[in-house]
Amino acid sequence: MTENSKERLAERRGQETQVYQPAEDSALLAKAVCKAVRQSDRVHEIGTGSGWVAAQIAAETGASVTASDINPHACRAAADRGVQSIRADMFGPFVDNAFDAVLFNPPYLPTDPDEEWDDWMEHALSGGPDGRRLVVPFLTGLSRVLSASGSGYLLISSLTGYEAVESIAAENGLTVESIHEQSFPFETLFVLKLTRYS
Ligand SMILES: C[S@@+](CC[C@H](N)C(=O)[O-])C[C@H]1O[C@@H](n2cnc3c(N)ncnc32)[C@H](O)[C@@H]1O
Repeated sequence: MTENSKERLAERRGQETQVYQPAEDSALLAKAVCKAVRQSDRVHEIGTGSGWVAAQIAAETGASVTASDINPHACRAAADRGVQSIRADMFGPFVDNAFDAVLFNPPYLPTDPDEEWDDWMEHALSGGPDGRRLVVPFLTGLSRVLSASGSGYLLISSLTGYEAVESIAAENGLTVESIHEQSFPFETLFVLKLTRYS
């Protein structure tokens, strides 16, 4: 991990130990998905954290938005915001073709095993050594839970490896289109739209 990545990790972590609070990545994802979603869509956010993104999308689009997270404190925080939430590991409990849109702002910071912390913020921030610890299961499981015309929305960083993500998506029958991006001093953030090959 570079010095910049370490600084970024510490800055993101702040004093918070339980629930990831909305940051620039959350805002970018919310903005992009609000433009893409229709009122009639069944929308689900994986890894909802505070529930802020899900609540924004519900308020701005009028769509039905549900959420899940592996962290029970996050599920409580999202529920307190009025977002219907369940505790789940990725797509585990969801039936096939359940959603028209699925979004995820995954833990993506590349992190050496000896830099990780054993708490809920580690689940929120650490993407493992290559940053793709949760990106891979998202890309692998997405098609099953999407409706025929559905789309996935995945936030990634230049630190996550854009080309590697594209190639894992292609292996799973998904096309990738970057629908929003923003550059920061240490990274560029992208919101990817993922759709099945027709
Ligand atoms: C970077 S935070 C994003 C939080 C929120 N969506 C946002 O944008 O502000 C990543 C979230 O993914 C959750 N997460 C990590 N591993 C997960 C898993 N296996 N299944 C579901 N959620 C997971 C974390 O608990 C955390 O809340």
